[in-house]
Amino acid sequence: MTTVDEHLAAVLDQITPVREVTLPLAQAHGLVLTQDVTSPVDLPRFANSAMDGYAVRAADVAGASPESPKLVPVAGDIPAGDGEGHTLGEGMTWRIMTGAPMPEEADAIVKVEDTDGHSHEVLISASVEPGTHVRRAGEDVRAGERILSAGSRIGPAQVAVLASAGVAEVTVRDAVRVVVLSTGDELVPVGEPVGPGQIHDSNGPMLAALVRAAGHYTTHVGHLPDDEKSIKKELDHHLTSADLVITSGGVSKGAYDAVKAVLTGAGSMEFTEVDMQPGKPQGFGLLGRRKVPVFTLPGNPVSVLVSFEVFVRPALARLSEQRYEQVTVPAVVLSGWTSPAGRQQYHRVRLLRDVSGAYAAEPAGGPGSHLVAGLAVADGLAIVPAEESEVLTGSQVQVLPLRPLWEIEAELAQESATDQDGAEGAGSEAGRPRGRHRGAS
Ligand SMILES: Nc1nc2c(c(=O)[nH]1)N[C@H]1C(S)=C(S)[C@@H](COP(=O)(O)OP(=O)(O)OC[C@H]3O[C@@H](n4cnc5c(N)ncnc54)[C@H](O)[C@@H]3O)O[C@H]1N2
Ligand code: MOO
Repeated sequence: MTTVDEHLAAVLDQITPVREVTLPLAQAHGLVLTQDVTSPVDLPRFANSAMDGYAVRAADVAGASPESPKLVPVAGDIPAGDGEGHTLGEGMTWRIMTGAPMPEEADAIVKVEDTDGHSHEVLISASVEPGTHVRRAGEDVRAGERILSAGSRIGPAQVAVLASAGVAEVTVRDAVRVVVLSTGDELVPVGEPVGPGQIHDSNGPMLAALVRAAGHYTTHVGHLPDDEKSIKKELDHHLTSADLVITSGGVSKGAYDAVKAVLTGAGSMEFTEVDMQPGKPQGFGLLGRRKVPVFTLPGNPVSVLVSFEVFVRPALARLSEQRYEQVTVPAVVLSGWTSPAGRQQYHRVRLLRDVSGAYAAEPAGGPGSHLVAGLAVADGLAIVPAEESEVLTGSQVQVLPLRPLWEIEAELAQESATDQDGAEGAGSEAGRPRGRHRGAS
């Protein structure tokens, strides 16, 4: 048997990042830069006003105050986008808007609140230091300066700096093109009627959603029959264009586990029993001329989700050169459970709050790998080390969140508020955890 860490290391060892591409900025969101980017221009590009107000020479309004305001003639208006290139005459002012270019010779802005706002002759009732409310050219970035380093992931703020600098194209690690294939003759696509003994394919849509949520895209979500010749043909076809293939089902010990039969001995494929629960039967290898990484995940839906979180997500990160580190949160166990000896368990849990405000965890549904309803209400996977066979009530576990923490937090806050409202009228139960108690009463 192989440990989870050993299997993950063996997978990641074989993965190299996908191709570099140059893309329009609008298509690069979420991808990782493969080259440093320098700004071709100063940012701000030109000195401009930080306030709606009046551009002045600070010396001209020295001593101005509400008690002794200065009356200054206004040369005109400078709106944002004005490209005329104005100059400020001595003893004059220009009415100016936020973002508009500073007129030559002006060195400060008096904001409109410190004036009577007049458009021809303005009463200025405050003095200003040179530089007040002026955004200097290049104060943010100098032309030629690096604005982003290779390896940075392009999020919204990175899009903003690139767009500001006029960088219309960037060279990045391309998005990963994923093919998802469900196997098994019992499967019918959702939307089509199921016959006796048949079930709807849920792994395919779930894997497609997982891939999309991780920032990549599926180029094909389909089905492989339990027939070796068809599997081979279909796989060969996808290996010509996919960057990653994920199959589910057909890798255990069944007489019809055809995926395993076809792929045993192909490329660098290895079928392994990993010391984990669920997710024990795993296959991985590089296939075809393009050495495409292929995951063959076990068919049970919960096993698929756990395998994705533990092996596929880190592999997708490596393919796209994104940084990834598994992050868990500690939680106190509200009601304990058992764990199979010698296997690292990933137990579906809901997160609640205990009385001290820390996270608490309670099992979400039973342990069977086919139980999708419990999976759908789970907030995370409690990771129980292989050497532990029992998780005691009151002990601490590490939980891998399955949803963003901010979403879980928002739900807990909302439920806690609802509880407090209810508690005022009905009287609160002593010792009950605060926040969420789904299914507890
Ligand atoms: N004799 C043994 N039997 C099994 C063992 C074992 O060690 N010895 N391991 C069990 C474990 S653990 C798992 S996990 C499964 C893995 O089996 P396969 O990968 O071969 O998957 P299948 O047999 O094709 O399917 C398992 C289960 O999942 C359902 N399934 C499959 N694909 C989908 C799908 N796309 N959508 C929804 N449900 C799906 C399928 O109908 C089966 O019920 O093997 C155990 N057996
Ligand atoms: O290992 Mo299987 O994946 O328990 O359900």
